[in-house]
Amino acid sequence: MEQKETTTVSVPQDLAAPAVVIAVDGPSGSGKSSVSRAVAARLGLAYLDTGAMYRAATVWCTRRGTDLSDVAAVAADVASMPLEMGVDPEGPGVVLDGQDVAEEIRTTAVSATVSKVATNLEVRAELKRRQREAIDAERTGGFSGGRGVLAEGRDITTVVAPDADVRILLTASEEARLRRRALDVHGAADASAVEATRDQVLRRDRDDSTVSQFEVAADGVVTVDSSDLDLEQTVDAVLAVVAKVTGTRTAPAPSS
Ligand SMILES: Nc1ncnc2c1ncn2[C@@H]1O[C@H](COP(=O)(O)OP(=O)(O)OP(=O)(O)O)[C@@H](O)[C@H]1O
Ligand SMILES: Nc1ccn([C@H]2C[C@H](O)[C@@H](COP(=O)(O)O)O2)c(=O)n1
Repeated sequence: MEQKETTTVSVPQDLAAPAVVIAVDGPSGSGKSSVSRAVAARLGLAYLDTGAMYRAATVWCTRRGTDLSDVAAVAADVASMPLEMGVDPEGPGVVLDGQDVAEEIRTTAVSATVSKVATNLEVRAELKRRQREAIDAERTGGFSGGRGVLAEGRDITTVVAPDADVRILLTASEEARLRRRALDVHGAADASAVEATRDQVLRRDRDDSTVSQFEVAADGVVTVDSSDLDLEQTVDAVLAVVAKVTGTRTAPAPSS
């Protein structure tokens, strides 16, 4: 009797698994960007920095000479903003009208004015639409090849992706956040450097929290407090939450 040849194809668990979506929110200086980039890189996920989109919108409106308090004019500018967001966690580019603005969006001038744009409800609706589109692209392909995406900001766990597989609120004490930002901006964390950072951290959070809820975890959102952790410990704490919720779906990405 003729023997039939059979071939067994083994598919690695992490490739066979459905895409994972991780949402991270938190106040300024809590470590969202640094921690999220590291976590996304470790898991082979795309990384979406939604704060960078609000910052790019601020640069766009400012370049066009638009008064940032003119709600309708700002909304019209943002509706036609030619923005391409890179989602590689090792180097997420921000390209505005064909020009790399990754550095420009981090200037003190942008940090000082971005809340005017971020509290514009029409702008929020437009950027939410673009953010959902970017997340959906990663569910089936995109940069991650369908592994998934980590998106971070202020309203990702509650508004943009309330259906995310993992939802985390990353917090840190006011003191820790001021110290971190002072070190970033002034290279020191003495009293005067901390004082000079208050506007960028506390006033901005106060303004931003009028339109988003990122100070207290919503139902089903896990809080990770990084006040007494260093960066690597915080990355590990977030990875532990992700592993607990998703199990083998988020095995580390194969190293290249
Ligand atoms: N757990 C930590 N311990 C010490 N420093 C940290 C920790 N997490 C982040 N940092 C540092 O704090 C600074 C601010 O972090 P990061 O920019 O990631 O915060 P953020 O929450 O994204 O802030 P923002 O919303 O204002 O952009 C960075 O220099 C980062 O390296
Ligand atoms: N989902 C988001 C992301 C950001 N913002 C606002 C809050 C900040 O003032 C600004 C820049 O964010 P950062 O780069 O500092 O994280 O954008 C928001 O309202 N919603």
